[in-house]
Amino acid sequence: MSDLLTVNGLSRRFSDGGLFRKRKVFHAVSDVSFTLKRGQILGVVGESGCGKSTLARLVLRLINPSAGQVQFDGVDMASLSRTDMRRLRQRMQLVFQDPYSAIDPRYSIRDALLEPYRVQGVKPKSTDDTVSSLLDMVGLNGSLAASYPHQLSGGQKQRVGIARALALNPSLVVLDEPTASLDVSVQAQIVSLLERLRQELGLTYLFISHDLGLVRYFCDQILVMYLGRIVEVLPSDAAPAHPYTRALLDSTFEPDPKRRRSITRLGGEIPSGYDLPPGCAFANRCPRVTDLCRRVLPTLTTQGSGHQAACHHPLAAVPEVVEQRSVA
Ligand SMILES: Nc1ncnc2c1ncn2[C@@H]1O[C@H](COP(=O)(O)OP(=O)(O)OP(=O)(O)O)[C@@H](O)[C@H]1O
Repeated sequence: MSDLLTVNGLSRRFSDGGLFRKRKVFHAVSDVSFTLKRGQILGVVGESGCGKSTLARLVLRLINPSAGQVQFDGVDMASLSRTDMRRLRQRMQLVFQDPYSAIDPRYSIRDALLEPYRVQGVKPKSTDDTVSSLLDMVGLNGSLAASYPHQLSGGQKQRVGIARALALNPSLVVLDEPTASLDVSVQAQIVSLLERLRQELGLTYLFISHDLGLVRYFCDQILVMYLGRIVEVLPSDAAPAHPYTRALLDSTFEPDPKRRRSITRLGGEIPSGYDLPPGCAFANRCPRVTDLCRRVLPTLTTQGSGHQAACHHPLAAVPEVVEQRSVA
């Protein structure tokens, strides 16, 4: 499988303050590198505020990086003119978390599905056929074309959001928490729809989620982020080597709330992105912390095949059984 997306040393800082207040710099994404192979699903997981959405926006070039490169299909996106970038956007699409705000309430479903063509200046052969085949592709009845968003359920709206993202035949789809606002039963239907579409259309996904359990089930490879940095890269069936990933996993899978070792029970304050410590950012919450962790920033080191962790004291590998994904 060839590489579709290569991200190298990507960073994004946001500045605060200015004229009358001292300028402060917030490190939202720091030195992120990864490769996504064609046809694969790469999960990006971490707690709220760890930089997942900023990473998605950087990959799609919706915002510019402070440092680093993104190569899409061998092309450095920074080298593209505005026109070439617009053309490339057809090949990389975003599905939002909130299907309610992703579709303009004044548009009929038909108009919402035709919007990507209008924006890109592309004229489909037959608009009626295009709309009905897009609805069919995501398992919706063609009669919904005349409906308006408020007449659809959350799951139906997310299906429209997915159909719209696929309208221009992209290669890469960035899914930013696409099931987070849906009921659990609807979540499962959307995940199995995404899996079917990936297989049928040969899509590549960057799947962003705060839910490590879902990511382990759905993705091939996982990036775990903490305060803007990658702390672990692991195949979805591998046991975590980083204590943070372990804590995320424990908080996800324990069904009994009394026994759940919640991530919040780790204690310790999460450092601010304005003032990151010199060593490991997880140090003051980590059960394995030593003085070395507080002083020296750990770099990603190999733990096994396709597995790296940025930890001075990684956990020993214990084989785990993960339920394999299947298409319903
Ligand atoms: N334009 C901006 N200006 C200043 N800070 C920003 C900006 N955009 C994002 N941030 C900050 O960067 C950090 C990372 O935000 P981001 O939305 O990428 O996190 P996230 O992991 O996607 O969180 P969530 O799961 O809550 O969406 C947050 O602390 C956020 O406040």
